[in-house]
Amino acid sequence: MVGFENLVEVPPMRKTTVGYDCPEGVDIRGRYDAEFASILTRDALQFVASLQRQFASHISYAMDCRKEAKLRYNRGALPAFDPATNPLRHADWLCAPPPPALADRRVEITGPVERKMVINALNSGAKVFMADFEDALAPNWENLMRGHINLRDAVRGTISYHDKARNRVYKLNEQTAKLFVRPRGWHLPEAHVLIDGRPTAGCLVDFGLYFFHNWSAFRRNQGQGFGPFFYLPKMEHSREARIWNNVFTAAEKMAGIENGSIRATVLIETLPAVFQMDEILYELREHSVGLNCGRWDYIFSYVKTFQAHPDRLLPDRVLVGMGQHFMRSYSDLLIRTCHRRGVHAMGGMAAQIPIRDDPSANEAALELVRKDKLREVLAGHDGTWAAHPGLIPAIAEVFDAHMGGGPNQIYSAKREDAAGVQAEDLLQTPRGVRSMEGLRLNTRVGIQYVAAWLTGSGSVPLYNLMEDAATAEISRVQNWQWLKYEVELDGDGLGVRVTAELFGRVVEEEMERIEREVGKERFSKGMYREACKIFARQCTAPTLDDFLTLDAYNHIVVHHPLASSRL
Ligand SMILES: CC(=O)SCCNC(=O)CCNC(=O)[C@H](O)C(C)(C)COP(=O)(O)OP(=O)(O)OC[C@H]1O[C@@H](n2cnc3c(N)ncnc32)[C@H](O)[C@@H]1OP(=O)(O)O
Ligand SMILES: O=CC(=O)O
Ligand SMILES: [Mg+2]
Repeated sequence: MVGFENLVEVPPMRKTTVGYDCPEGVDIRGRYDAEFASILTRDALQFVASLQRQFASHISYAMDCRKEAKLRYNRGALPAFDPATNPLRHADWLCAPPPPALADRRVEITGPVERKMVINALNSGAKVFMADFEDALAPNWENLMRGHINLRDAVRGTISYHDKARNRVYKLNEQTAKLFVRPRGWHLPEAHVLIDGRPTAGCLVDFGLYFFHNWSAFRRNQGQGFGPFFYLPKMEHSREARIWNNVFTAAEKMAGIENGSIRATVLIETLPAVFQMDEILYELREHSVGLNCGRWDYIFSYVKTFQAHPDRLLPDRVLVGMGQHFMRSYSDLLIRTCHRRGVHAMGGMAAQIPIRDDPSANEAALELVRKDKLREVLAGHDGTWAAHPGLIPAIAEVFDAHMGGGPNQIYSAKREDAAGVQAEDLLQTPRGVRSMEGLRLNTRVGIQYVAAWLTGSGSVPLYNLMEDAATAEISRVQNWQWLKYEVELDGDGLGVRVTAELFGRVVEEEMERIEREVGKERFSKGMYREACKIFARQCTAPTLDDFLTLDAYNHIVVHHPLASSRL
């Protein structure tokens, strides 16, 4: 079984759960709420339990394989193309053709499953909205349950929201974006849903509840006979894609819909996965609608994979962009791989967001986004991500102008030249300097992000950029790496080394700066001190924690005892 019990303390099993109508072996430890009960129905829970019972051992095995791979990398091995799957990479085969509803995905907006944002995103003019249970969401019980309610209402077209402060009512437009849902990664537990006494895989809760309640309405209202549609995060190997494929097949069987109804885009956002793109597409070939360059987690994964390789240290986070050779090679190979297999190659997220109070800074930010999107469309990407509705017109303009009039570039941008991308290209160490300001910024951003996450916000604007779990991970692991190897900060001309003592001073000073910036009141009411403890502990840990959010998750689990579950 999945070893999530190590991560969250699970009190002894109870025989029954007051409030929720649970099937045998299912126990809900989250707060009772009558609205939540309309999601946590007996049948829906039975479906989630059947997925968990069917797939927990497969997930557990896949997580063990991740650990083994980590050991190999830590002993000096490098990620590489698998010789055993060479024939598969060289053979000619195609994924199922994209469903008509998804031919054109040139701009996709993303955001957490928060009610107003769901409506705004669906109305934003983007072709797709990716509703996020992952990088952009702090998965506390309230966020999760409300997220499912919001998605159910969105799929049925009945979602509305009354902003009382502004006396504004939000409703869906006639024309809306197509909805994708991103469940959490395999590694995250859902500690409020116990099955047979153990926390459930978070992604199976996210997928199972959403699929159970929405497959039918989605196919009618959104998917033109196909769907539901998903984004799949943070995979490291095609064996993990096989599990998703089997989950999809099991769900289709339960619903009595044809194989290949469900479609999913896999984020290539770990370094090992870039060597597995054909294999991942092959596993999901009946269910695939392409791959996406999840650039922020990818950078995080580069550091994580090379945590024991002091010759592959990253420069300042702001210098690790898509212009670096390893990033460009990854995007080129992803496009070539997808188009060869007949599916979309999606671009990623530029971190800039609109800057309301400074027109010239706003224009500069927009220009950076335009440049990033121009690079993507000229490289052959079929669409890209937008973090904010205010960016959509500029992004759409770039893609409209360079897509040659078609809905995508699958058959017009084959990128055969990228067949020559080699392992060395994908692994090349990024160039640039390391600076004290880089260390300070990582610290300031990391602490503020964790503070936001602990209080329920999984994506936040910080210093005019979008920050989420993936971008914050880069700050954390970069600090860890610099501390571990006591790197010299060569960007300042001072030659200072990053020691525990220096870091301690930086943390103190950055906490003072955060307090000045957010104000005393917000600082004392927020969770900055707790966040600082979590972040600093992780940066200085002798062994790198696999994920920032795993430790932080323990701080947002609230187990409701039997007697108070109706409060
Ligand atoms: C690495 C990755 O995984 S990227 C994907 C995951 N990350 C994300 O999805 C981040 C998505 N973006 C966001 O969460 C937000 O844009 C933030 C946090 C970056 C900025 O949020 P804010 O500062 O609140 O934005 P701002 O105040 O400018 O919002 C203006 C309006 O746009 C709306 N808005 C902003 N971003 C979004 C969005 N992504 N989707 C829908 N609506 C949005 C707001 O709801 C607000 O609506 P209103 O005028 O009706 O009240
Ligand atoms: O999920 C996207 C990323 O960049 O990470
Ligand atoms: Mg990501």
